[in-house]
Amino acid sequence: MREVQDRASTGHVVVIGAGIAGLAAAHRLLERGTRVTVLEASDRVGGKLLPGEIAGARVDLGAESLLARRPEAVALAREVGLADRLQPPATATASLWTRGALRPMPQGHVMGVPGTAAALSGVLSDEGLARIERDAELPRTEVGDDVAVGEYVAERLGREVVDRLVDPLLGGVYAGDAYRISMRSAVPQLFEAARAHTSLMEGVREIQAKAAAARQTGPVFMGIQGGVGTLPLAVAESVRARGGEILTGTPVTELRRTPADGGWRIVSGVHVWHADAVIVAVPAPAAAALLRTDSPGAAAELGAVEYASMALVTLAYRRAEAALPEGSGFLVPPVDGRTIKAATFASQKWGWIADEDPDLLVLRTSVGRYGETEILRRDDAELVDVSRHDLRAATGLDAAPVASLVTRWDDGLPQYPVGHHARVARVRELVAGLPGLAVCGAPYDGVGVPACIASAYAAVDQIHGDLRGVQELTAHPVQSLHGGAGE
Ligand SMILES: CC1=C(CCC(=O)O)c2cc3nc(cc4[nH]c(cc5[nH]c(cc1n2)c(C)c5CCC(=O)O)c(CCC(=O)O)c4C)C(CCC(=O)O)=C3C
Repeated sequence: MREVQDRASTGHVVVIGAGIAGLAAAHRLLERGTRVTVLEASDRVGGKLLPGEIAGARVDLGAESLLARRPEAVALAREVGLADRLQPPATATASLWTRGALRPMPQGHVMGVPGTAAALSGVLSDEGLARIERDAELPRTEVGDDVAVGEYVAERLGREVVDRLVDPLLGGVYAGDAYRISMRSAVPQLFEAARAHTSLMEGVREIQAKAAAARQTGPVFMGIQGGVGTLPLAVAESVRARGGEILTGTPVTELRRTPADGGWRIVSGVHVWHADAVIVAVPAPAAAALLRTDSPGAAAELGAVEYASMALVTLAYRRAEAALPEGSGFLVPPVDGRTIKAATFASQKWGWIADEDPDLLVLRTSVGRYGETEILRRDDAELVDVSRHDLRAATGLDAAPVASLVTRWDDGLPQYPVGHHARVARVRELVAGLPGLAVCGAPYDGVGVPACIASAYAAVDQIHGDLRGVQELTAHPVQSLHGGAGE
């Protein structure tokens, strides 16, 4: 084996994984003057963020929007020079394709849970609407340590709210199933509301009042001209400009603690690195494989995290031949029995995509939910066909696309079932027992881009505490008060 890098006296951190979490961690470490090497198994940086092109126009082929209600993603974009390219969606209205028609997505909900029954007619049946009102009279529903979102909301407001509003939204966010997903991990503000209020709709109205008081009135989401997929590229460029090293095509095959010096040994094929600390920023199965030797307990917990797969079908049409309803797109409740779970009208949602080629209309559909594996076994041409079929039924769009592109995200989205927070706490506790090791990314504190970045910064803070400990120990060795063993 060849030692490709010597260990610096202090403060060399290896980050494993160059998705947005690993890159954000590297960026933050360099700001604090730490030497950084990022090792990425695949041949590119960016993970679930992937810029691409269809019919000559730039588009996102992965995540295409950043939540702007929390600061981390937008702030990172600004830090790496993308301030001028941040762009809010051109339209803030979306639809639900349910009960045979596209219907406006009701305003004022928290992950599909309404604050009032107003504006839900059409989306819900008359019985469904009547059932919602019982929320005000029903006795308290205990949530305990955690509860499935669907179970709790169905008990308070009836199954129709879950099936037609909550499930399609969670289907977008997690590609998951409302009756399995943890309310505590996936929608923490609803969990808090459920603890504080007997009536769920009262809790939702309080969340909305607080948001209004905090003047959270800017756009909920932000895009980036050229694609959200350009964010990791800009972060990587900034990491390199600050002297950080990023190596793609470098799968880590072994991660071991070196007890003699409290550091870490990282192996990729014939290459070996020695670092003071390691940040593991890869999906749960890969993290499990890396931690198997030094923390079999954490590896077992991470190995049990399940993933859902999905595919995105991007379609481009001549604008003169195609027209779409207004808005950014639509979500499809699973109970409606369609194949696609969402459609995003990309060139209506993002001004920058419309500007790429004004004669082009670009949209994308998504298929695949947790446990739904049959649909993803179909080949690309079939996924294009089912997408066109559903789009025609929903919107009347009948034209032939001039280009189509299928992007598969196998095991793309970690699932947060009931009890996920407890699993993450156990992983964190086990990892904390190994100084100089931290984990971050989508399996832990949220699957969205800002949540991934926040988990990266938390990992950096943890590592920094550990590194300071090592430096202080080296500078001021602890004097034994009892004399040594050889006395
Ligand atoms: C990861 C993630 C988050 C978490 C972000 C974070 O926590 O950081 C999130 C949040 C949300 N998504 C929301 C709404 C929608 N999501 C859609 C579609 C999709 N979301 C997806 C993922 C996510 N979604 C995916 C994989 C799709 C499939 C289509 C595609 O990938 O192209 C669509 C249909 C298409 C369109 O109209 O654009 C709508 C209307 C609202 C509610 C907004 C409100 O309050 O109004 C919220 C909070």
